[in-house]
Parts: sequence; structure tokens; C-alpha cells
Amino acid sequence: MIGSGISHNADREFSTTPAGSATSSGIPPTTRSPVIELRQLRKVYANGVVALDGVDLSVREGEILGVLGRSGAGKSTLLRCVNLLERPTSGTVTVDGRELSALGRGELRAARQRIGMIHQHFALLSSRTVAGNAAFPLEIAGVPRDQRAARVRELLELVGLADKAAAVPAQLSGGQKQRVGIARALAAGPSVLLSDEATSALDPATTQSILALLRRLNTELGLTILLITHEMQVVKSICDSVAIMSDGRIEEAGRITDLIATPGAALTREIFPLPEPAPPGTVTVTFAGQADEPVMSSLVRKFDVDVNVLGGSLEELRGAPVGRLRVRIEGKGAADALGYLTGLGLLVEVA
Ligand SMILES: Nc1ncnc2c1ncn2[C@@H]1O[C@H](COP(=O)(O)OP(=O)(O)OP(=O)(O)O)[C@@H](O)[C@H]1O
Repeated sequence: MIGSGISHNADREFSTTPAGSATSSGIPPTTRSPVIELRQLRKVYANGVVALDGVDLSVREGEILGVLGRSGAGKSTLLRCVNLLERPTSGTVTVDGRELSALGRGELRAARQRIGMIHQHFALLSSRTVAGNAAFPLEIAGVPRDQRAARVRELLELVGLADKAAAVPAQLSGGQKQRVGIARALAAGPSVLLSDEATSALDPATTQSILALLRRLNTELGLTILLITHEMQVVKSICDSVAIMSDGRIEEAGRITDLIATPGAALTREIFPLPEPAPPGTVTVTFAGQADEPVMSSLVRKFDVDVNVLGGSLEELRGAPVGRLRVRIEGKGAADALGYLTGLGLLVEVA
């Protein structure tokens, strides 16, 4: 028997309050309208590789959605289809209510201004200053010089680089380069930001500071963000929703809090790996939220049971603790204890 009962501290961070919340507008993301809609998207490259095989995906206004998948799953192809850098073989791409896949060249160029993009290796112009890089999309759009200068000052302020306007990219750290990339992506005031592995080339601390900046832009500007990543940490830190891709298909998609509350979700197994299948007689409990009740220790007190912890882990999802615990509950009150856990709204899976 591994520990009979659990101390207050051991489970104090688990509770029944759902993690995640409405963002600054107060409108829950699930009730907002989609800003990006992909329908039956298929991409077959000239060499016959089927990179996208019937993808349906919606990203709602003000949402941060992370597409997660192993190398070759089709993430980059998916992202590049959203702004039509890559033309889908079939299917539709709608952004901000306009079906981009139906637009001609000129209209597409204009529609793309509503879509910013940041890249893993920053893609800055090395001969231009920080200000010159941020100003580039404004020059292309024909914005007059004085307006450009004011906008660039505003953008560099926004990303925390006001003092680096005259520096060139070679004088910047990776995190600073990505901030320039973000300033440039936001120059034309897009409603959507696409992020192509934007933190993959950065160290963990810099990654966190860039993710915090993206979250701030999301809440302050209401920016909708579609990001692709192979790092679960990125999804855990800032995403509201996730789509898991494999072999050109989306295997699972939804709000993280909803998926975690869904029995058998692949996301839960990825975030909280436990031996599968669960041994017979064990109970796997998934908790989401903050500490306001020591659930397992109150179980021991209320129902005269022993709770043996077999495994589990606790993670922060967008700053809120979420955990998965595998236990064996023994004693004559075991059935009542299970009913109690279910009644608290926790996901309780009995093997
Ligand atoms: N231009 C191309 N021509 C032919 N095949 C391609 C092309 N680009 C990608 N592919 C293939 O399409 C599939 C999906 O690639 P994609 O780059 O979209 O996946 P990914 O999930 O982004 O992978 P990674 O994380 O390694 O970038 C892979 O089999 C890849 O080899």
C-alpha cells in the first residue's frame, strides 16, 4: 500500500473549479464567431504526398488555438494554407468572413494584410534596422512616411523594443529578434496572427517571455492566434484550444478544459502520462482548477476509506493547476466515495 490517505498539501491544489476563463471581453470564447474556418482542406504536393487529408478547423475570435503534432503531421502545410502561401488542392479557407481560396491575386494581397505571421527563424531583413523591419509591411501598403514612423514607434513600444529602433538584427538576441518579427506581423493591424513554431529556436526563459507577450497581445488587442508547435509546453502555457494532428488529419480538437473533462481524450494522456491501460480496480481522477478543497483528504475523512496513490501529475494550464491522479480506493465507503467525486464534477474513470 502506497500511503494511506493523502495529506492536505498533497491535493490542496486540486479543485472542481474549471481552469481557463473568458478573456478580457467577458464573452466566453465558445460563443464567439469563427475568424478562421477551414473546411475539408486537402493538400497533395506534386510528389504525391498527401499533407492535408480533409481538415476541418475553426478558430474563434480572440482565441489562441495550438496545432500540435509530430514532424511531418502537416502542421506547416496547414498554417501556410491559411494565408494561401500554399494553395490547397481542394477545400475552403475563410478568414474574417472572406473565402480566401476564392479570391484573385489582387484581392488576396489585400486580404492577407488582415493576417500577420511570425516564423521560427524570424525571417528579418538583415540590412534593415529594427524600425525598418517593422515598417516594411507599411511601406508595401503605401502608408505615408510620417504615419509609418508614428506606427513603428507604437509597435516597438508594444513589443518592448522602443530603445532598439536603430539596431540591426545581428545586434539582437533571439528573443529580441522574435519581438521585431511580432512588431512587423502586427504593423498592418491584422485580426489574426499565425505563428509557425515561433519559440522553437529560443531557450526556455525566452520562450516564456515571448509566450507572455503573445498572450498579452491576445487579451489587449483581441488578436486571434493560430500557432503550430511540437512543444506541449507552448500549448500548456497559452492556448485556449488545441488541435492534435497526425498524418494530415486532425485527431482531436476542442477547448483544453473541455477535452480534459472528456473521457479518453488523447490530450489528457499527452499532458498527464500514466501507464495505459489503467490496472483493474484503479480510479483515475482528472481535476481542473484552483485549490479550494483538498478533495482526496476529505474523501478519507468523510467515507472511511483508504486512498492509495499509484501515480499522477499536476500541471499548470494557462496558469491554473490541473492534475490527473490514479488511485485505489479501499474500504466499505468506496462506492459512496466514487459517487462523491463524480458529484463534484471531476472526471472519474474506473478501470
Ligand atoms: N513542398 C513540399 N513538397 C512535397 N512534400 C512536402 C512539401 N512540404 C511538405 N511536404 C511533406 O508533407 C508532409 C507534411 O509536412 P509539413 O511540413 O506540413 O509537416 P509538419 O507537421 O509541419 O512537420 P515539421 O514539424 O517537421 O515541420 C510531410 O510528409 C512533408 O515531407
